Amino acid sequence: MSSRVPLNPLILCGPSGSGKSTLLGKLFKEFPNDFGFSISHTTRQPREGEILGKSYHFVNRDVFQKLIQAGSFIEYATFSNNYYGTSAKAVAEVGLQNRRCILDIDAQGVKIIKDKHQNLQPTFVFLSPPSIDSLARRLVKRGSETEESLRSRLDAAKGEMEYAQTGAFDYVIVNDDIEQAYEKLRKVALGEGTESDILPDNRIA
Ligand SMILES: Nc1ncnc2c1ncn2[C@@H]1O[C@H](COP(=O)(O)OP(=O)(O)OP(=O)(O)O)[C@@H](O)[C@H]1O
Repeated sequence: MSSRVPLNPLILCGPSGSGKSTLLGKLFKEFPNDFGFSISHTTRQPREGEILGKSYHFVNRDVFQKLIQAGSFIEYATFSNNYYGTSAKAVAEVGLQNRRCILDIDAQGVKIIKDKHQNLQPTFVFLSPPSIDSLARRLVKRGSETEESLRSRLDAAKGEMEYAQTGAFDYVIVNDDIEQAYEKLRKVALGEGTESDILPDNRIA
């Protein structure tokens, strides 16, 4: 399989709760040797089940700021009072294994990469929830949010969906039916391409 998979980075962006982790989990399970996750740094607290140095490099604000000053990140963003960033090293480590690097980043990071790192020639994919309402339901069901963090995630989601409306992404995938969304992501990841979905309205019904 490896020879068929393109090696330019695949950037997956989408609101928190849109299903990025769920879909990437399926992709990595089906193709354990062809893709590599760029492991981000974050200052947020680990959630239950997350593995240190595998889900994220969990660091404190002081360490994160030192890494920023050292120019270690190709992009970083703040979200819900926490930093998230992708180090150049994390991307390079995946390439060294001859795997397609997948970056799970937010719209702020996408903008930075578009501005400063077009040399990476990434493929940009936006994963959208079917609606803001369904996103809220999924986040509540996931049980990971307080009322405040839920509100800030929904606000951020509206902004990200607006950004996606500008045509910044090569592909838009709406995660309504999980299997259909996966089929599309799988095709894009393998370099086969797919038809983009139409972005839903980003207003709360
Ligand atoms: N198509 C779908 N239908 C119903 N539920 C879904 C679907 N896709 C994902 N979910 C559920 O929605 C929740 C959010 O998904 P997930 O955690 O993968 O989102 P995420 O984009 O990775 O979020 P974050 O950026 O916060 O890590 C999970 O509980 C997941 O099981």
